[in-house]
Amino acid sequence: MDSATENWDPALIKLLTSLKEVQSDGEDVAFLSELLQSKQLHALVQAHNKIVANGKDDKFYPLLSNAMQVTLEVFQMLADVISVSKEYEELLSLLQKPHFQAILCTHDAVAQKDYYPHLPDVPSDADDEEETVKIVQLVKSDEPLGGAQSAEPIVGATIKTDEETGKIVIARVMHGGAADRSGLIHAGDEVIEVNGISVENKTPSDVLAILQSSEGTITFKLVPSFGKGGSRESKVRVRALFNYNSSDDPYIPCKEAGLDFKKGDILHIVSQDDAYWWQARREGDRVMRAGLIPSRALQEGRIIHERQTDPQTMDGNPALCSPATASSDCGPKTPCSPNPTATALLPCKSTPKVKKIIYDIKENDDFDREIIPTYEEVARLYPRPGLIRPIVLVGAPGVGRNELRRRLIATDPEKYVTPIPFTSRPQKASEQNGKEYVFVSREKMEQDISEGKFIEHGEYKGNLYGTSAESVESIVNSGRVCVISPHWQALKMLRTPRLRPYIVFIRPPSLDRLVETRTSANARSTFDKDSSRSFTDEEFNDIIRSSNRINFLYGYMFDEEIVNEDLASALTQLLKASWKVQSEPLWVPASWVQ
Ligand SMILES: Nc1ncnc2c1ncn2[C@@H]1O[C@H](COP(=O)(O)OP(=O)(O)OP(=O)(O)O)[C@@H](O)[C@H]1O
Repeated sequence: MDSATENWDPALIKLLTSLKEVQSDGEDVAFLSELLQSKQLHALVQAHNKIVANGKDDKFYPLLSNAMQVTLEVFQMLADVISVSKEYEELLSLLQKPHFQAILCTHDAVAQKDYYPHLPDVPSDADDEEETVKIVQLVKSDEPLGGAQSAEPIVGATIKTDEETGKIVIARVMHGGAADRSGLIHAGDEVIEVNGISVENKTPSDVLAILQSSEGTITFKLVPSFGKGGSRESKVRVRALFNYNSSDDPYIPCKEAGLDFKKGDILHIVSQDDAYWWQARREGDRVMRAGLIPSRALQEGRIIHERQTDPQTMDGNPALCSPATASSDCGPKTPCSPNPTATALLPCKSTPKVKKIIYDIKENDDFDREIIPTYEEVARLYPRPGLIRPIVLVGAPGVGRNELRRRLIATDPEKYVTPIPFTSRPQKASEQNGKEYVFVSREKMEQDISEGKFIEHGEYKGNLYGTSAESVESIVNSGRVCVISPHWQALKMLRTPRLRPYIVFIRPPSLDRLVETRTSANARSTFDKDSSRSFTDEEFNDIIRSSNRINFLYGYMFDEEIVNEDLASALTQLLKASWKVQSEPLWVPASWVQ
C-alpha cells in the first residue's frame, strides 16, 4: 500500500486490484479505474462509513423527529407568558431565528430519514394475456370504510362490479388505510378469491358477507391492474371554505369513507385521481387513513345548481348555518340572515338539512357572485424576522375595531404602528405635515386612487381621506407591526401577495351582551360623526346585521375571529394573534409563497 492509498477504504483497494488483473485496455475499464481512484468517491465512501459507524452508536439516536412541532408548542406557551419576563422574550426571539429553525428542520428531516430516495414503481413486463396473480393478506381491522357505488367495505378499500367485464374490482384505495399501507392493493385490481372463496358471479354484497364472516386475517387473490395503482400522495393543502358533513350528503359513494370538515379547516388533499371525489386528511390529524370529500368541480357544480334553481339562495354554501356554527349563527338572537325582514332561515334544530339563507338581493347588490367558495389552495408562510405581516382588524362599523387598534398600539407604541392617513383637506396652521395627516392636493390624491395606490379612501365634507399601500409597506419594512382597521370594503384591495395581511375579524357578541357591555362602558356611537351620543337599539341591530353580512361575503379571507365582548380579553386574544404572526408558520394562499 503506497502513501497515496493509505487512507483508502479496503473494499475500494480490493476492487481496484481486481480491476488491474483484468488487463484490458477497454474504455469501460479505464473509466471504472479512474472513478475508483477519484477523490470524490473516496470522500463519499468515508462519509458513508462514518454515518454507518455512528448510526450503530445509540447516543446518536434522535429522541424525537418533530422538533419543529415541539418548537411551535413552545411558541404557543411563551406567547401566553411573554409579558412575564425578559428571558421568555429572549428565548422566543432565539427560537425564531432562521438559522435555528433551519437546524431544527434539518434535524427532523434526518430523524425521519426523509432523505431516502423515492424509488419509482418496479416496472412490470407482464403479458396482458398471461394472468399474473398476487396473494395479499391483510389483518381485518375496525376501519370504518364502506361501500362505493355498488361496493362494500374491505379494509381501507372499496369494491364494485366492473361495468364492462362484470368482474369484482377494487374501486378505490383509501390513502393511509390498511390496503394502501400494504402497498399491494391498487384501484382496478380484479378480485378473484377472498379467503379461498371464488367471487366469480358474486355481487359486491356477497363479497361483503364473506368479509364480514371472516375473522383475523383476510386473504385476497387479485389480478393486478398494472399502471393504474400506486399513485403518489399529492402535497396539495387547501383551506375549506364551506362546512361538510358526509352523513348529510346523499351522493357520496361511501358514507363511512367521508371526511367531515368545517369552514377554515386545512385539508391535505392526498389524491385527486377521481374527478368528483377527492381523498383528503385534516392537517394535523393523527389518523392515517384519508377520507372522501367532494372535489372542487363537484362542489362548484352543486353551488351553481343551487343558485340557478333558487336565485334567492344566498350562497349555496351550507357553512353559515351548518351545525358547526349553529350556536353563534342560528340561535334566535343572532339570525343567520343579514336582513331579518327577508330571513327565511329555518331553525337548524328542527330541519338540519336545510342550510341555506335567503336574503334581500336588492340590499346586497355588491354581493360578489363570481366567488364560489369551495377550497383555497394554501401553503405555509414562515415568519421572517424584521418583516412582520400587517395586522388588519375588520368588522362591522361600531363593533370596536378602532378601540382595539388603539389599545394594541398602547401596549407598545414603538412596536405597533398605524399608517398616517392622507388627506386633500387644507393643512391648518397648528398641523404638521406627516404627523396627523399627509397633506396632498386633491388632483394628486385622485390620480393615486385611480392608480390603485390606496387600500381605502373616502370623502368627508368635500375632502378626500385615505390610507396608501405604500405607507403600510414602509412600516412593515421598518421592522414594526403595522396595525390597520379599514372599512371592510377595503379587503379585496388589501389581500394581495404584496401586503400579505393577517386579517382578524372582530365579531360582536350576542345582541344582549352587545347592548349590555356598550351601555355599561358608556360607549359612543360611531354612526353619527357629528355628535357624541350612545348607540341606539337600531344601531346595535345594524352592527349584528352587517357583521353577519361581512362574514358571509368575506369570511373566506379571515385568518382569525375575535369576539369583542369584554375589551380586556379581546385585547389579550389580539396580542396572542400578533405573537402568532411573528413566530409561527401560518397558512396563506399558495400564490403568496411562490
Ligand atoms: N368591548 C367593548 N365594550 C364596551 N365598549 C366598547 C367595546 N368595544 C368598543 N367599545 C366602544 O364602542 C364605541 C365604538 O368603538 P370603535 O370606535 O372602536 O368602533 P369602530 O368599529 O371603530 O367603528 P367605526 O368603524 O364606525 O369607527 C367606542 O366608544 C368604544 O370605546
